[in-house]
Amino acid sequence: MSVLVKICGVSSIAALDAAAEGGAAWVGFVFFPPSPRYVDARLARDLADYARGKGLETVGVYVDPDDHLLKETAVAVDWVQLHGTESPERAMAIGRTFARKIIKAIPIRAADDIRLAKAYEQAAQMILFDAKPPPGHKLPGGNGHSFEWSLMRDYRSSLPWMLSGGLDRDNLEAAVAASGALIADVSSGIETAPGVKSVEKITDFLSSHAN
Ligand SMILES: O=C(O)c1ccccc1N[C@@H]1O[C@H](COP(=O)(O)O)[C@@H](O)[C@H]1O
Repeated sequence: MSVLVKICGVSSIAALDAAAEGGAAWVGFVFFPPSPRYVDARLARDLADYARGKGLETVGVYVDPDDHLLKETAVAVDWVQLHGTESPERAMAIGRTFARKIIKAIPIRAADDIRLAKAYEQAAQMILFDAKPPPGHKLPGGNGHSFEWSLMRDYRSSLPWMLSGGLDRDNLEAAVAASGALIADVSSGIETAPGVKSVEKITDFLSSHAN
């Protein structure tokens, strides 16, 4: 089975070209300063304009953002991905205030963690299930950690959902088969070093099991 793909943590035109040519549906820009994938508002606007011209939808990745950051950056993207501890009320307020579609990231370690997604059914338009980082880790995502994919096997929701966390070209097929995911999100698995996207790895990922 093939999947739709979001290529996340993009900061170069070369990576956007590889994503578009390989058939990705979304590209993501990280607006979290501690991340090696951080892009500022001006670069994000330029990259997002280019991405739209290539037919890609754009996603801004945030961790508990304030309204100032959102005002500066959300204008550049079609979707706001919330990767922090945003409540359903806060997620809904962001969607309404900035007129953007919301992806809420839900961190998963065990089966019980999946239940939190239900609380966001009115506030978000898509759910992203990512591996819960180890305690004390400085990034809530983009760590290349996977969770037990089969936990998603019986998950049903009115919202579309993405599988994320530690995906790469070698495990995408197994992850999709075990989880039943229709959408996959990848960041560190298509890099040569933290924050350095590889055109070759993006192309390989997209040709391995996507589209
Ligand atoms: O990529 C980052 O640096 C990042 C920072 C803060 C929040 C989320 C971040 N990335 C997201 O993490 C997942 C999984 O990434 P990976 O494939 O395991 O590296 C993905 O949704 C990214 O959008």
